Amino acid sequence: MASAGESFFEGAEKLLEVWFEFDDDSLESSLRSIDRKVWEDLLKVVKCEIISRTADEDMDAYVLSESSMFVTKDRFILKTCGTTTLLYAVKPLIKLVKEKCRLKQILDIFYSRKNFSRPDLQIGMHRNFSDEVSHLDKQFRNGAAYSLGRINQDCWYLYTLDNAGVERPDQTFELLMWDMCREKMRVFTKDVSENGLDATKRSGICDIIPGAKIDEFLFEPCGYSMNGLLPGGYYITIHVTPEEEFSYVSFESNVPRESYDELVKKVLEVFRPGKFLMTIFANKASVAKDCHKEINDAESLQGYVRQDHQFCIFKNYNLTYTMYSRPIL
Ligand SMILES: C[S@@+](CC[C@H](N)C(=O)[O-])C[C@H]1O[C@@H](n2cnc3c(N)ncnc32)[C@H](O)[C@@H]1O
Repeated sequence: MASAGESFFEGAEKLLEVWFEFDDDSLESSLRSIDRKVWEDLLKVVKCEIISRTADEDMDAYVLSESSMFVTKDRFILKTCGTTTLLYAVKPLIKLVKEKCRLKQILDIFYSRKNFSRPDLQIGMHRNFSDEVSHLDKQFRNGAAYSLGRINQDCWYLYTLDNAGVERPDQTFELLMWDMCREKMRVFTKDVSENGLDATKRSGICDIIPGAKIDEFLFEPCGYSMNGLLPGGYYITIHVTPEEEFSYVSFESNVPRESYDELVKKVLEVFRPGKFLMTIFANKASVAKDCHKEINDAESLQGYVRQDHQFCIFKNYNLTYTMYSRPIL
């Protein structure tokens, strides 16, 4: 376990999404043709390992000792928490895709994370976003780095490419939550739930997006991770760090929605955070392309008050970053 110190775990994840374009449609021109052993070796560089795997027509989804990995034909997502060293895997990842598949080009890259609670406990470049950016800049031309939110409080970092990017519909919705409700978090301990499936049912996670093929894991003595697959190449992933002193939960999905209102409501009901930040990326072809307007108008949401709100227009994607907290009464 890549825990960050005796009684502390950094729940906030590093999130990498890479889109590849291949020369042809042959079997080898798919990330899914890469053997599990090769992914396991790549994950050693990151300091985490595979706990379980599930798959459907479109995607392989792995629950990791520290979060999740999703592999489709041409998209690679790696989300890791604790003191994992995710960015050390970028160079080896590209090398192995060049070796194993007929790579034409990298279409787009997204690396993002919330500011860490204990950056001092991270390893190497991950202590500091500027160092992460320098590392990525050495590998990519056209890199663009941003910081959204309050740099002296809670913020969210993003590195992407100033490229034409992905043309088919694509959207990513994330809710990063902290200062969690103590009662809600108890479900994600072995004191209350027998196993992952039990925690999925008791918590209400199973009702957030019904119909998903769920693969979940309940850690000992506490902690929970799940991946859910939906037809059409859609995923949900949820990770819970329930310890009161550093509680944190993340929800991420690429399900397309014209409005994310209902989804936000359901996730907040299940977890009741004290604070959360929400990011929505949608490209021009996505049905979610106009959802930003609705969020723009939401000064309060389910009893939460907005603290920060920013809207970014990139070459191919629009992004909303917004942060809410429960008012202190
Ligand atoms: C399940 S992972 C999920 C982290 C995720 N990024 C989040 O959103 O919180 C972390 C939780 O599992 C617990 N845990 C227990 N054993 C673990 C292990 N071997 N590796 C990682 N986490 C473990 C940690 O203490 C923490 O509560």
